[in-house]
Amino acid sequence: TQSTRPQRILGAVQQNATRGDPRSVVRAIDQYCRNQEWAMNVGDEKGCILDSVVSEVNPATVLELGTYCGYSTVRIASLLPPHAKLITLEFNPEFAVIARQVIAWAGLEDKIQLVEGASGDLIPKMKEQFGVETFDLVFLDHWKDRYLPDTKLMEECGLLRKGSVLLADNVICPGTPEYLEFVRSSPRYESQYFKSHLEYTKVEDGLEKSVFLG
Ligand SMILES: Cn1ncc2cc([C@H](O)c3cccc(CNC(=O)c4cc(-c5ccc(F)cc5)cc(O)c4O)c3)ccc21
Ligand SMILES: [Mg+2]
Repeated sequence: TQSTRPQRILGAVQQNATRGDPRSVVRAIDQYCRNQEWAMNVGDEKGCILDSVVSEVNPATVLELGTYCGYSTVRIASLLPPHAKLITLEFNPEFAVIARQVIAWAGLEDKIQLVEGASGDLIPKMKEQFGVETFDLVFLDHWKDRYLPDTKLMEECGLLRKGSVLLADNVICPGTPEYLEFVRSSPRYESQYFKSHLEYTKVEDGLEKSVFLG
């Protein structure tokens, strides 16, 4: 039977990456998606910007919206201090099955909690069910029309504190116009655009970093 793209990405990890070596997992996925078949990972160019923001924030708690195959999940978690935790939300069970195996191959199960479900349903349960106070860093990479409603929902649920950092992928391509307009015009956010390219292509894209001012 025909394999799926996420299954082929997992195969590339299992064939080319070293168990317990997160950076080799990241490298294996990038090489596969650049040379064999494109996939919607944040990729290496935007990934370097992601690395620098993670290192600067040095977060104890991270929320990722949209796991897909776990590329950015592993990339972020590999930079976290000991005892730091990353919660990643994935509604597509097929993606979740693959991402769990990619995370396991990287040896990062202890830092990462993958929760299956939709962000709109899970965000209100973060405090009671997952013992979260607030998030130091949120990486938005799920459906682009959910970035704004979920940001407002995180505010309403008291999950953001003064200084919490939101980092949003794809603000140019595919684009998140309503979200960009909101974070750039709201007095409660200080935003900065990091110009880059759509993963594995020359098409313009970028990341928007927005600090919640409380
Ligand atoms: C509610 N909820 N809660 C959790 C949750 C999780 C998911 C899934 O992880 C999921 C599934 C499908 C699509 C996405 C969003 N990603 C994209 O659509 C994307 C597209 C492109 C691109 C760019 C140019 C093209 F030509 C084609 C695709 C480049 C990119 O980097 C992307 O991130 C995310 C969905 C909703 C969820
Ligand atoms: Mg993306």
